[in-house]
Amino acid sequence: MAFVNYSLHRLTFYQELHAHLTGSIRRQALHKIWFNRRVHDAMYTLEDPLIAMPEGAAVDMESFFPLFNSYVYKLCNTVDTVKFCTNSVLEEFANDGVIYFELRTTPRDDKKTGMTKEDYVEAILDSIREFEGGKIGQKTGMKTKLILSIDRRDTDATATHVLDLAILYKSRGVVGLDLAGDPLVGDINSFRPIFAKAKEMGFGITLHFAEAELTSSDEELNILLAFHPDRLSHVVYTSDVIKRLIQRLKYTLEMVISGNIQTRVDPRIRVHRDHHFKYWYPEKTNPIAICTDDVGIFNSKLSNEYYLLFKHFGLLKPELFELASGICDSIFSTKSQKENLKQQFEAFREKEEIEPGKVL
Ligand SMILES: CNc1ncnc2c1ncn2[C@@H]1O[C@H](COP(=O)(O)O)[C@@H](O)[C@H]1O
Repeated sequence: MAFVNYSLHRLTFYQELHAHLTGSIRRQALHKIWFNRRVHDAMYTLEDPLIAMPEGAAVDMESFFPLFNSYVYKLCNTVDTVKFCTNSVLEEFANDGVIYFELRTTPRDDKKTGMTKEDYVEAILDSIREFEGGKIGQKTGMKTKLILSIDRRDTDATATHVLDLAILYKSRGVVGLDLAGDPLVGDINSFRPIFAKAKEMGFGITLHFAEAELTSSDEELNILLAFHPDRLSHVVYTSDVIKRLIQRLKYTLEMVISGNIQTRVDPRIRVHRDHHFKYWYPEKTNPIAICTDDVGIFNSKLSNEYYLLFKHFGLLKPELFELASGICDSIFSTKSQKENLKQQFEAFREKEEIEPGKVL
């Protein structure tokens, strides 16, 4: 095994701002649910996730999105399974060194089991509360907030319901609204008033942005920018005009390195070094949040994503530190939470003797 000098790149802690709950569930956790069902029902026909979704199997933008509807949602479709999966995801991120976590998910119901969207969101919020009070939560101190996703294929009524749920559960830790889903699907035009209202209500706005070439014309991207986002994710297909706008408005960019490569989001990105991080990072115009997106599928933890920046882009610890600590003001949580995170990073900087402002 190659020698890896962790002291060159390993930070003690991280902030994860872009992780989809269902995409973050490990196959092993899904397998446990499947096994339990199989034990109680010999006629249970759904295939074992370890076989249906083998680790390392190629997944592209066409095969990625159907995975959820046609498979994972059928396994994770009761309050108990949602809680079990949420807990397993929280454990993994906390154990990886994440101290602040914004988890996102699309509210979902299941007619067969009777789970409502309210049940679903409550199950996740209950799991977060229980996790924070439990052993690993106490030991690691990880704080978790929830972002609700509107799927691009949603009807206006469904999307409005997502906002209603966000408002209903705001006091319990819902901090933002996201636009996600297959970038080739749906008409986003009509969502504008929903995001406008969310903004008015004090929610943070994050949008999947320029993830597919076909839906990344300047016209479409300008519609999305009119939603007044705070953060943009992926940001793959941007013209110079849009890029300059993004730089001027200083949106935080949620960048996904492994996921973009594995889904072959852009034929120009074949290996890590091709990733558009290389264009955005040196300009230092926008805060960049390094994110995992769907660790259950892409199998690359947040600490590993930082390691990849070290390995493929030559970023050393002070630069990685500047990236990780540079997004404290980009979180959707309170001012005091931001201050708390800044203090933790500052303490780390002192302990590690990283010179302030050395890299920027
Ligand atoms: C690869 N890049 C991506 N681009 C866009 N949307 C994505 C995504 N990865 C995941 N999702 C969105 O998250 C849902 C699964 O988690 P939740 O059920 O919401 O927890 C997917 O159905 C998709 O809508």
